[in-house]
Amino acid sequence: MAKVFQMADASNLVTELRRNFDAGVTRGYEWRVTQLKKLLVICDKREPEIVSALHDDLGKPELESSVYEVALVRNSIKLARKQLKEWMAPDKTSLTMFPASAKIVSEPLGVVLVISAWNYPLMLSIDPVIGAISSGNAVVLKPSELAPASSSLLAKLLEQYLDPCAVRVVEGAVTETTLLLEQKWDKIFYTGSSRIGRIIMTAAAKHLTPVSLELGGKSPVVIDSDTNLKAYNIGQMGLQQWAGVHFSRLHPDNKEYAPKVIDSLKQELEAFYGNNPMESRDMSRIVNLNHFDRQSKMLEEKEVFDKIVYGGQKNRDKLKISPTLLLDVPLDSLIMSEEIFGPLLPILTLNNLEECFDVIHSRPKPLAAYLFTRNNKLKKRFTKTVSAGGIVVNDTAVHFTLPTLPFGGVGESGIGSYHGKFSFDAFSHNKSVLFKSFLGDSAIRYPPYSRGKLRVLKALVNSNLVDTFKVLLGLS
Ligand SMILES: NC(=O)c1ccc[n+]([C@@H]2O[C@H](COP(=O)([O-])OP(=O)(O)OC[C@H]3O[C@@H](n4cnc5c(N)ncnc54)[C@H](O)[C@@H]3O)[C@@H](O)[C@H]2O)c1
Repeated sequence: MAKVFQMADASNLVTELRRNFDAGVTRGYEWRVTQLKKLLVICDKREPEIVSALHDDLGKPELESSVYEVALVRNSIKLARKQLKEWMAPDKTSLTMFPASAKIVSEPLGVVLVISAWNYPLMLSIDPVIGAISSGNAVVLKPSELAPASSSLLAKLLEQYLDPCAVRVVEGAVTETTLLLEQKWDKIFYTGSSRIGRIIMTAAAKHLTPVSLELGGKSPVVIDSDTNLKAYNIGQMGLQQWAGVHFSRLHPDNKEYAPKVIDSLKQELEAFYGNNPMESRDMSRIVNLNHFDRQSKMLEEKEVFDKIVYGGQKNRDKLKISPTLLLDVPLDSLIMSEEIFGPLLPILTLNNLEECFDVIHSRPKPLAAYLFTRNNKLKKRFTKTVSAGGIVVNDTAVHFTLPTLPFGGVGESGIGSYHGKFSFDAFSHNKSVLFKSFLGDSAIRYPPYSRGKLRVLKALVNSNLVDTFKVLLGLS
């Protein structure tokens, strides 16, 4: 029987990692690169096991696991390896302050905790770990217990390949996470729901620990009637991901447009999963009974059930819900007020853009907002008016794959961001360092103060910083 993880285990773990961090184990370039290389070996050599674990947990098709989990993680590791020297190099801001010089040094925060979610169990765990290692931290990963096969595989692989002095995995659920949260960390990086995000932030506040919170919520999609529906169909990543709330903006004179959007979505879903999506091997299942029942409840709600225009089949034993489209459900229904995180797509018919903005603004700021249109003015207005973690026009979710873009939420959808260099920054402190020689100093900045000193200093401060420094350093 596995040993029960207790308070002493959590405390000893952090003490041990802190000792190793303080001894400098993780700070050097070589250690960081070695760990990154080992992560790459995991991706290259153990992909079949990863794909199999993701299938056990979520019924995830091989293509989705190989591309959206393993390949994306592999790219993140490669980028970090390639850029690491550059990221680590101090930013030498100014030599003009001779005989003082200054630079910004990126220093690791220390011992950090990464808590991840179940829907992309590999990527949401390893991507932040790449950032933590690249910045030279010791790290503990707590994967989601709702994806148990992936969690135990991550524990096994990280133990086998990475340096146990500084990289550890703790498996478990609320009890284990709560024990971990009692400890003093130098950063907590959390991916999950906004509800638990509040618990994480409260625990972090006790030690004044900084947090990154990658949270959820409802992400709106606005479909303008001036849209190439064919192109819209190509961008159905949103449907495949089963997340979000979708609004359509319909031209007032074109009431025909809603059925067109729905027909086009139906066609595309049938092309994806055939006539019997419940039997399709390309469709993941719902993660567990709780989530199945939660989504069933949304569908069965009064005034929602009869709004189903496509799909709606369910199989509780197999944890499958078929892709389901709903038209014009009430705004105060469960499906429109809670995060869905499943294959249900409510579509609202709205009369104009103002109404779209009103609905979006009446809700917490989303992780992402999407717009489908050919209209350039509308694109500009949307990107300017809508506050969201990220915006994609004429596609969904692809901003996640671009390491040059920070990925994260705003308001209730999250705090902080990551990916590429932003992951390195998320786990680093920008330390200002100023070196001064003993050459020269000016009595003007010291007491006893006088009107003369005040006049000169004011003039200098109002003029230019470099001259001010020169005077203060006794150089002019
Ligand atoms: N912003 C993003 O990048 C992103 C990505 C994926 C998922 N999400 C969000 O994550 C959520 C789905 O994932 P989930 O169901 O795993 O989220 P969750 O919040 O239930 O769980 C996430 C993690 O928190 C831990 N946890 C759960 N209850 C806890 C408690 N009481 N105290 C301490 N820790 C606790 C879990 O063990 C798990 O590791 C959705 O809201 C989704 O939008 C966000």
